[in-house]
Amino acid sequence: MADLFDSLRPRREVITEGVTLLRGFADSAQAFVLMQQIAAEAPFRNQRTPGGHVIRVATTNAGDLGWTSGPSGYRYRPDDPETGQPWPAIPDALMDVATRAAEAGGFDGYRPNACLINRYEPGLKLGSHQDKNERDFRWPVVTLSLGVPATFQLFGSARGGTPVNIGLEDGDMLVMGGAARMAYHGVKTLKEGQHPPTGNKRYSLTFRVA
Ligand SMILES: O=C(O)CCC(=O)C(=O)O
Ligand SMILES: [Fe+2]
Repeated sequence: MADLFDSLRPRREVITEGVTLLRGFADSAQAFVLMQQIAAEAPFRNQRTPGGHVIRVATTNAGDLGWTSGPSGYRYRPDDPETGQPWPAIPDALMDVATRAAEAGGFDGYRPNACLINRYEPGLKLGSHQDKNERDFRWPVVTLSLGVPATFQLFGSARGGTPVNIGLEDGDMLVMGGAARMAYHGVKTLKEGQHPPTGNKRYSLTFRVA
């Protein structure tokens, strides 16, 4: 439920150098429909880490390249290993909102070629990590959040320590680039919640130049 202070929170907030939060920037209802179309072609799946552990946050991809994980490591590939088909294209409306978000975060001319989609269920989290499988770190990673709110943790140059906690809600976008491009980050355990279109789940669409 929206609280009294929502109207006092800035819609665009620079969290730290290179990190900009854009509250309610995306049309989340439209993004959810487009995401479901992607998932109809390339279903969510639980990948395994290179060490063989199941990654409980389910994933799929859109774009020329998709992020995959398995015995041979982490890599971007043009085809879905489950189907052998190319990943679905990034829909125009999502490409457009990613480009506009990057611009609002200070990065003009952003044309991501990969969109990793994560699906979180209650009790699932994403441990602290760096996004470092991309080829050009001059471009930011741009995230669109859908559904149940979550706490994004921005650590910095070390995996641990005291993070900056950023609340991400339905339709919020986060731009992470520049000085923060290689910052360690994660997502805290998703709490039980209900968001009518997504039920008890949270989705994140992370756009990358891979
Ligand atoms: O779910 C999020 O907001 C962050 C996802 C993320 O860091 C990743 O997929 O690399
Ligand atoms: Fe990440």
